[in-house]
Amino acid sequence: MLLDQLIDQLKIYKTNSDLKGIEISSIEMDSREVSVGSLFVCLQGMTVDGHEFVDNAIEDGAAAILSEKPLDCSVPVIVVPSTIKSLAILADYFYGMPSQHMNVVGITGTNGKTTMTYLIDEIFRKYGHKTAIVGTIHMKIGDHQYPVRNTTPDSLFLHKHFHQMLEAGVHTVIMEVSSHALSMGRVYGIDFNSAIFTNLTQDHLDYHLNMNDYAYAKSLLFSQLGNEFQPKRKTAVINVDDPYADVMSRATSQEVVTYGLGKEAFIRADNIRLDSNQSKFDLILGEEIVPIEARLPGKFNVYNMLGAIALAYSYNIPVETVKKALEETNGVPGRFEAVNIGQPFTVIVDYAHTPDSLENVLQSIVELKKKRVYTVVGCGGDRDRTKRPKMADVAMKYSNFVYFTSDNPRNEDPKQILKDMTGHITGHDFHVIIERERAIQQAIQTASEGDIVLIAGKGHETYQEVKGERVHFDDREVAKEAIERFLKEQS
Ligand SMILES: CC(=O)N[C@H]1[C@@H](OP(=O)(O)OP(=O)(O)OC[C@H]2O[C@@H](n3ccc(=O)[nH]c3=O)[C@H](O)[C@@H]2O)O[C@H](CO)[C@@H](O)[C@@H]1O[C@H](C)C(=O)N[C@@H](C)C(=O)N[C@H](CCC(=O)O)C(=O)O
Ligand SMILES: Nc1ncnc2c1ncn2[C@@H]1O[C@H](COP(=O)(O)OP(=O)(O)OP(=O)(O)O)[C@@H](O)[C@H]1O
Ligand SMILES: N[C@H](CCC[C@H](N)C(=O)O)C(=O)O
Ligand SMILES: [Mg+2]
Repeated sequence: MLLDQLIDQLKIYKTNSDLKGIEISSIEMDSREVSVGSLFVCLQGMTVDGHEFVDNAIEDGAAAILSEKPLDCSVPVIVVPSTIKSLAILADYFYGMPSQHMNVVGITGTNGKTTMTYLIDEIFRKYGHKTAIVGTIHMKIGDHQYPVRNTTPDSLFLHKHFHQMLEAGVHTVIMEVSSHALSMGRVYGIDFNSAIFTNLTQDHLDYHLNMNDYAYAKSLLFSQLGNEFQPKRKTAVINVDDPYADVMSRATSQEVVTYGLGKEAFIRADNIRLDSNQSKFDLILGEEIVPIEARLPGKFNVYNMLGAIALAYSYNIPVETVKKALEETNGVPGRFEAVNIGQPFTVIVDYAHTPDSLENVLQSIVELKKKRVYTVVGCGGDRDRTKRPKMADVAMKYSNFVYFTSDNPRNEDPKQILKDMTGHITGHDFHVIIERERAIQQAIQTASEGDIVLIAGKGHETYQEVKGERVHFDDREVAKEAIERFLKEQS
């Protein structure tokens, strides 16, 4: 693409160079990816300033530089007020504005995003759409899966892969939109058709100043739905039982479909019955009552299903299709996933890594009325420190015994993280075992018939991250080995 044609997409820029006749082969935001003919975009990061890598980019063949300040260099420099915004506009255009040609569903909220992407994916596939998912576990295009570094990747990655999705015949993209992504402008330029709000409880207060700042970041997804006068009509889907529902509703002038358990919700559930491996409820859709039975335990999963149903409703997908998709789903990897090889007690691996998700999952476990509850849990390093004692209190409140252990200490001392979690606890017994493998083994060795062991925090993750290195670690594998040993010792 010609540089002048590309830069013409921007309204606000300055340059002293002639941009005519320069062919751009790619747009790059990382100097290490630059090749001959690239436009290198300098981004001010949290760790380094991309402007420092201009010389490297030019050495590797960059044809032009997009910068936030004038630079003295041998290729044209285009200066803009915000490279992050310009990057999104240019990447969208460079890749043919692909998000305008597909349904893009964005899901935000503290908990339930990944689960909901899976449920909505099942529904749309049953409806006959080819789908793509972008989220914590992976990016999936049709049946192909690709690893991702972030739950919500940067705008360059997104527009580039939307193009790939469109080429592959995808009709509907279902993506998680993290608050980090919304604050850092990673989803700028995306033409969302729908935005879903799951819930808002404490997390990421290392990054956001306070809960209001966190809520504001989430609300940006709803502002980005645009206004009701656009050619494409759009819908917001909002959990009306959440105290922040109103903040999200007010951020958009598009129509809102509400879901929840109370009578004021447009899509709601009644007569909820939960057990260890499924939930049953009556879906109330106006005058219609539709019984639903799905292998997704826990009241929080009823919320996740209601959100998916509300979204499907906004696309006029028949309720029979929705029911069938939910009833056939096998659940989500690492979310309330049972490890069962015939032991006389239950072992659950779950991704709860916030006070609220841990409380939800433990409440669901307590409702199963098992003999004793053993919990293995830790908190991530380089993340919100204020959630540590709260998560420990929740674990202690609902468990007969807790094994506090490491969960991705990253660049922090695991001993200090565990001190932050447990330092305030008095009068109750618990174990601190830094090595996660040993903590899981001990919990399983201690369990007996009728008990339940919850291994929380890492879910689908297949690594333990220590000082920038990811070492293979999978709670499900470790639990299985420990159970095998337990069964051997019993026989
Ligand atoms: C704190 C944070 O979010 N950091 C994100 C940020 O990285 P950064 O600001 O540190 O980038 P940087 O290293 O300073 O680099 C600045 C610029 O210089 C460029 N550079 C850098 C080096 C070089 O040699 N040449 C070069 O050009 C970089 O490509 C970049 O353009 O931008 C990167 C690219 O988009 C992200 O991958 C990275 O996410 C890191 C890995 C991360 O861990 N983020 C977490 C907190 C996060 O975002 N989590 C949410 C989910 C949370 C949840 O919902 O639970 C997520 O969406 O993943
Ligand atoms: N609707 C919900 N409300 C509260 N807790 C939930 C809900 N859905 C799932 N959970 C709990 O939160 C954990 C994480 O769920 P999920 O991965 O779907 O959330 P997420 O929003 O994608 O998280 P992340 O921010 O890490 O991407 C689950 O393992 C479960 O314990
Ligand atoms: N998306 C979340 C995942 C946390 C998972 C937990 N295992 C941890 O490492 O804290 C984050 O990056 O904060
Ligand atoms: Mg997720």
